[in-house]
Amino acid sequence: MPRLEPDVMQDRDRGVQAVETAYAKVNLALHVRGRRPDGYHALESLFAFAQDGDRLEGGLADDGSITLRVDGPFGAQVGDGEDNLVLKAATALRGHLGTRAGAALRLTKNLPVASGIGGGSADAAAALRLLVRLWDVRIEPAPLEKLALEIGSDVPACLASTTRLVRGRGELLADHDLPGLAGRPLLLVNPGVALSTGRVFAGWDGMDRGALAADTVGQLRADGRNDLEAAAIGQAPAIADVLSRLARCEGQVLARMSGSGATCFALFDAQADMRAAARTLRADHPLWWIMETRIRTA
Ligand SMILES: C[C@@](CO)(OP(=O)(O)O)[C@H](O)COP(=O)(O)OP(=O)(O)OC[C@H]1O[C@@H](n2ccc(N)nc2=O)[C@H](O)[C@@H]1O
Ligand SMILES: Nc1ncnc2c1ncn2[C@@H]1O[C@H](COP(=O)(O)OP(=O)(O)O)[C@@H](O)[C@H]1O
Repeated sequence: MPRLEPDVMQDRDRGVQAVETAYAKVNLALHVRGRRPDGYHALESLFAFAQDGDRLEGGLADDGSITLRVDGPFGAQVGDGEDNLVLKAATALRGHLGTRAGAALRLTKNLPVASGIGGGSADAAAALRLLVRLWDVRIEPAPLEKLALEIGSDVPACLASTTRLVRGRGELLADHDLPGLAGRPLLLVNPGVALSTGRVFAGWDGMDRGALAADTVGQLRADGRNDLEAAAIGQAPAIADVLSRLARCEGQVLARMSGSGATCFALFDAQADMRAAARTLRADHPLWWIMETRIRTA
């Protein structure tokens, strides 16, 4: 019999049959190209993912119920009600499959809520991945992505959580190889402000500043933008402080806001530089949320 690692044995004791990481998302660039008749905005964005994020675990529930427990540093901010995107995803998937299967889920919320790194979207995508495994069902990628889009614009990209060029409202996904990106040290910094995605989009000035070209990190740095930065800073001026601190960090190769904010990120060549930057920022801003991670290698 194969030997089980201690934490796997503990998981089994607690009835945990499947575990997923809900990887934090970063928009390495986010160009807003226009406002669509349906009220959404047409985007061009390079999505990448951190190797860390929220944790979702689950086991089968024989009585057919779907339950959710939420804990972790940001658990209290999101709660375990039916508006939690994990439950929305579970209900939508069950409806699509026409199954009566149940699940007992536990979400450990490590990522700040409403913060531009897609925590809720990543949780929803993780729930879809986990339940497909747990319930041992087959669903083709296309209908799964369609279901994901009904939950939120970012959820389709979060399903695979690989580096993608994303267009439309979030549903047009193309694999994108950016040389030297995978495994790069990544620092995420949030000044402790939650921002509503809808309100930030509503503050966009309506100016199309042009297409996204992202063949190298250098090009992304020189020509890429986050077109929501000005609107987000208007609602949370502390973002400007985060950006100027990140821009001055020794060894950073790209510093920018992610999504609709307020989380900003910096990519580094060297892990030691990222560590040093995190240490200094933590000392100067003890209330900022700071996560040291890497770009996920998928
Ligand atoms: C801005 C982005 C960039 O990746 O990320 P976050 O800041 O949320 O992380 C996404 O487009 C957010 O996706 P998501 O968070 O799933 O948004 P949704 O729930 O679909 O939409 C929330 C609201 O944002 C606005 N919205 C969203 C997406 C889009 N392409 N155009 C929009 O105008 C709409 O007002 C919508 O009602
Ligand atoms: N599991 C969840 N995690 C985070 N937010 C959630 C979750 N479920 C529902 N939400 C709601 O979704 C909204 C967007 O959250 P989130 O995805 O973290 O934002 P963003 O994509 O900007 O980082 C928040 O207002 C939050 O209340």
